[in-house]
Amino acid sequence: NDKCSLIGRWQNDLGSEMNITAVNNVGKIFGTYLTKVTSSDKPISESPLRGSQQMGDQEHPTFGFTVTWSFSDSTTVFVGQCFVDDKGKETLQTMWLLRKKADSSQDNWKATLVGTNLFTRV
Ligand SMILES: CC(=O)N1C(=O)N[C@@H]2[C@H](CCCCC(=O)O)SC[C@@H]21
Repeated sequence: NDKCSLIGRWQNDLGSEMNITAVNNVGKIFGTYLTKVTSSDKPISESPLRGSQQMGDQEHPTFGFTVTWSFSDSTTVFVGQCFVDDKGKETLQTMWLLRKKADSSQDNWKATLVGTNLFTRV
């Protein structure tokens, strides 16, 4: 049974890098995220990520985590699952919601972006 551990360094097609430093015995995820892209005009810096994964099925666990961006007032949540292909290559198939800070509730309608993203090990 090929386990799919989230621990380690991952990258996506945008060039963003994620480093999952720990998953504790109850599935809490700890790490950092260095995005390669941003819609804010501030300089990009490493940001903390926190979340949890299912600990039942260790083979292809589902997970979710939040990145609280350290350089902008926005937040992104990721949800997804870890898969291993027949060659043992691990991938994280995810969807994300980026909530940008709206100046007023009138701007609320345009404040959430959604996307899909694939991570592979660095
Ligand atoms: C995985 C993926 O698609 N993304 C990624 O790696 N970086 C961008 C966004 C970065 C937001 C930075 C903070 C801001 O711009 O306010 S989160 C979704 C997207």
